[in-house]
Amino acid sequence: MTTSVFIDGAAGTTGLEIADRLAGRSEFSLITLSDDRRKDDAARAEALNDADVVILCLPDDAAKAAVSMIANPRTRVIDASSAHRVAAGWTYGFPEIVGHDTVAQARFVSNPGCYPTGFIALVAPLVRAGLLPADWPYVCHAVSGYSGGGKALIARFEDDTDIAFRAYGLALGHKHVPEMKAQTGIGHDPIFAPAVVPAHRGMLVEVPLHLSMMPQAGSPDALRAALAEFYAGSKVVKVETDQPDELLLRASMEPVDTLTLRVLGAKDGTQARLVAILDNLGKGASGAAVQNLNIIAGLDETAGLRL
Ligand SMILES: NC(=O)C1=CN([C@@H]2O[C@H](COP(=O)(O)OP(=O)(O)OC[C@H]3O[C@@H](n4cnc5c(N)ncnc54)[C@H](OP(=O)(O)O)[C@@H]3O)[C@@H](O)[C@H]2O)C=CC1
Ligand SMILES: CC(=O)N[C@@H](CCC(=O)OP(=O)(O)O)C(=O)O
Repeated sequence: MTTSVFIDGAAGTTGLEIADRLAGRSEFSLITLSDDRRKDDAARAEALNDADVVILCLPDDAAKAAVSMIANPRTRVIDASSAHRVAAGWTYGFPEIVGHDTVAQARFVSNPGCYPTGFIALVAPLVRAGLLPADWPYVCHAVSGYSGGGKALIARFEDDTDIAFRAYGLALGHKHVPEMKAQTGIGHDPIFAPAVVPAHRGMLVEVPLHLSMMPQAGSPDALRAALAEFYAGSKVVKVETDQPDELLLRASMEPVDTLTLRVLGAKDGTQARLVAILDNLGKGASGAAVQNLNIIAGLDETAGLRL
C-alpha cells in the first residue's frame, strides 16, 4: 500500500528538495496542486485532508493555518517551519535525539531548525552523559548558505553578489533559541550568533568550550568518544576523529543529508570547539523531513536520502 503525501508549499525551497528526494519512490504517491491552485485554501484543505501524511513547507503563520484546516484525524503532519518546535502536542522530529519510536508513533512531528540540528546534536548527548554542565552559558556561532532564508534570501544574495558575509540576529533572541534550550536541557538561553555566506547551501555550527572550567567534561577525546558512542550505528550522523587545520564550506556543495560532528581540542585539553557541518536543506530541512516520513511510514529511515 502506498502512503499518500501532500507537500504544502511544494514550490518553495524546502518543498522542492523534498519532492526531489521522493521522486521515483514507489512507497509514496504525491498529491500535487497546480501552480494556480497551490495557494487556494479550498484546494489546499482538500489535499490536507486527503493525504496520509502532510509535509508543511510554509512560513510559520501559514503552517499554523494549515494545521487548523486539517479535520481528518488520520492525517499525520510533518511541519518544517518553526511554528510548533516547542508546542504542546508536537513531537520534535530529531529521531537520533528523541528516539525513533517516538517519531514513529507521533501524529504531529515538528522538524528541527537547521541551526538547532547542529547545536542539539553536539550538546544534548554530552549534557545527558553528564560531561557538559546543564547550568552553563553556552555560545553558538554558525554560518549558513543563503538558501537557509528561503526564496526571499536567495533572491537577495543573487541580486547583490557583493555581500561577502552577513551577520544577523544581532538583537539576540533568534527564533531558534527556544528549541536549542529545550532539546538540550540547558538552563540558560544560549547566545546564538548566526551569519550567512554567499553560498547556496551548507552550514557550520560551532560551540566553543572552556574545558578547563568544566571539571566533569574530561578531555576533548572523552567528549568525542561520548558522541561517537551516542551516534554509533547511525548512517546519518557521523562523528569524525580527524583534527584538520581548517574546515571548508564549498559554494559548489551538492545536496547531502548527513550531519558531521567533530570535537576539536587544544593540545593541552583546556579548550575545545564542537563543530557540526550539514546541509541546511538536507538534515537541516528536507532530508530530515524525508527521514521522518520514512520512519512514520515504517520504512528504512535512510531511503531516498543522500548519504
Ligand atoms: N530553507 C531552509 O534551509 C530551511 C527552511 N525551514 C523552514 O521551512 C519553511 C519553508 O521554508 P523555505 O522553503 O525555505 O521557504 P520559501 O520561501 O522558499 O518557500 C515557502 C513556500 O510557501 C509558499 N507559501 C507561502 N504562504 C503560503 C500559503 N498561505 N499557502 C500556500 N503556500 C504558501 C510560498 O509561495 P510563493 O512561492 O508564492 O512565495 C513558497 O513557495 C519555513 O518555515 C522555513 O523557516 C526550516 C529549515 C531550513
Ligand atoms: C539563513 C537564514 O535566514 N536562516 C533562517 C533559519 C532557517 C531555518 O532553520 O528555518 P526555520 O527558521 O524554519 O528553522 C533564519 O535564521 O531565520
